[in-house]
Amino acid sequence: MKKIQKLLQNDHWIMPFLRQQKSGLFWSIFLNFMTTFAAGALMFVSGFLISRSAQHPENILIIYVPIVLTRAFGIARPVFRYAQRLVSHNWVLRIVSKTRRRLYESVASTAGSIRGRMQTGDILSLLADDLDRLQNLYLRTLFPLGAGIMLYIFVSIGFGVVNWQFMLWWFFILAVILIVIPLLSLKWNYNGVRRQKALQNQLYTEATDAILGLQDWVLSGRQADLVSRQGKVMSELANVKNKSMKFGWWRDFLIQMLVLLLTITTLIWAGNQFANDRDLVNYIAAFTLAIFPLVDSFVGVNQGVSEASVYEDSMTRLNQLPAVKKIESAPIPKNTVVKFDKVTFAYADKTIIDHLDLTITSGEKIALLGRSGAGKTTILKLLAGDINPNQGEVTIGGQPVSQLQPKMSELVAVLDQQAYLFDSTILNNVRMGNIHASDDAVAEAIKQAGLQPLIDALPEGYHTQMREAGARFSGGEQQRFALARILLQAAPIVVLDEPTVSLDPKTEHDVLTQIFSVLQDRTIIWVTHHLTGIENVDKVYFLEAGKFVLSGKPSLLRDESERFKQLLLMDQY
Ligand SMILES: Nc1ncnc2c1ncn2[C@@H]1O[C@H](COP(=O)(O)OP(=O)(O)OP(=O)(O)O)[C@@H](O)[C@H]1O
Repeated sequence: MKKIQKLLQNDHWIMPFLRQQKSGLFWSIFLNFMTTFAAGALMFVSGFLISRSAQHPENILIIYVPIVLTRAFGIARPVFRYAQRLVSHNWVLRIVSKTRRRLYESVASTAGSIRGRMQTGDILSLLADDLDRLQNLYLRTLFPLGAGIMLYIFVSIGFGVVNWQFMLWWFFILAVILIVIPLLSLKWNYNGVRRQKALQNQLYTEATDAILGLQDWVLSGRQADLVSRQGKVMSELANVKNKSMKFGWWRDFLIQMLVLLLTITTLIWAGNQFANDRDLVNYIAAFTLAIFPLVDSFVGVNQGVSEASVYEDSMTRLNQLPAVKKIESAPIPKNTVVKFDKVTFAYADKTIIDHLDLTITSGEKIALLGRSGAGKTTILKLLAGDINPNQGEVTIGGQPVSQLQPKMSELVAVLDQQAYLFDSTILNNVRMGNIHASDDAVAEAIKQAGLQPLIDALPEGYHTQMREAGARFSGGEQQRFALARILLQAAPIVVLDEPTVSLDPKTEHDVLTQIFSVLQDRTIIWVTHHLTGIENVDKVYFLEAGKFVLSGKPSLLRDESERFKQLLLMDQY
């Protein structure tokens, strides 16, 4: 409980919105209270009316007031309920939309760093479940608890006016329903609910893994293993849920028994209290019937409280998310000179880039070489501003890349090993490079990427569906579609991250030639292990131990550098 209190104090997700929307909160709780009050009063007055009518009153006017009150409370209850629904839904939807937007902004703006700390399954769980759970903490647990306690005090005082001993009894039973059982169910259900959440997260992670690696499972003939792995987690999850449900049934059964006890004792008490008086006897049914709507409003609190450990987990995770980075966006620079100025970058204590200097002029084409793990991708991430140098600075046109981040897609386009193509038409897929491009502009980009013969051979031409992940086309064709996207994107700097690695030598050569010919007026930074097509670049940089140990024009290096000659020789095997 202390943990939850501490979490609520440190919650910077929902609390700030609650403070902003105080009046909605007040009206929501007040109308909740009034709905239950009207329901209780309706039963109370109806009980009295039925009893009094059974005494055959001599004149209708004698029961006129209870009749009017029954009508009034009968109308008031649905009216209050409707108003409460309107106010609370309006209030909840506002909070949901604001917090959800903030969550997406937080995940998007810090995607690079989040990916380092969380698995995809965790992120999915965060996006899919955590915010809903946090709303539930407030809506299903804390607010009903607040309204319930208000009602509890109100009713107890009401009884106290008639009989203080019976008030204590009511106080005791309701305290058991509203405080003792929720606390016990929190304690007993704590581990089960936590386990349920952990398994749900595991399921997300494993499902992500299974989908991303589906081809490898199938190729290795281990589909059955995949299904049984998922099946194990699912059946454990089902077991845990089952136990939790059974626990809930027993808990609700206990509460119903307590309500029964309360009803019987109220009946006996009211019988003793009022039976001897012809007028007061009518209150026996009134008090007894009024119990049901009141107790109904308390019962839901238990379910909410018993899930508090899930809320705790979701809340911790949400509050640990980095704050949304508000970046002052610098204007797009006129020139696009890329400069790494004595840049050092380390993952934990492992230095990857060490006081690196690099200048790439506008329109220059360079190749970054180096062994696997040398830090080539790290250089690209530093360029895109996804990670920040520990020392030194990366600039484009003199502006630090951290300030250019919101406009990065206007400056830098990326063609990597496997561009993602969506299950939509060719036109739609290529238009992703620039959603404002006309059909003619898209067709021109497709033509420049060397795809016209392919399109002409397709019965549906530009409107051919690509199927999931572009499965309709070969690897080389997919890369050409991605190239067409980049042509539309019109960013002055293009990063090529081994775009031809999975292609056969002939296709690799053709695609590279196409790329360098259509992107001749743009800056190209090409990360590669292969030296095929290396003559297309102006300068080669070889990265080792965080520094460039070799750099220069490929034609010169071919003559002068023994190391480069060795690399060329190795590449032929
Ligand atoms: N998020 C990370 N946390 C810790 N270490 C990392 C992280 N990302 C990369 N590294 C390490 O940094 C080093 C450089 O990685 P990088 O991906 O830049 O290499 P690379 O030259 O692009 O390799 P490859 O050619 O195999 O793609 C590697 O040793 C890698 O293990």
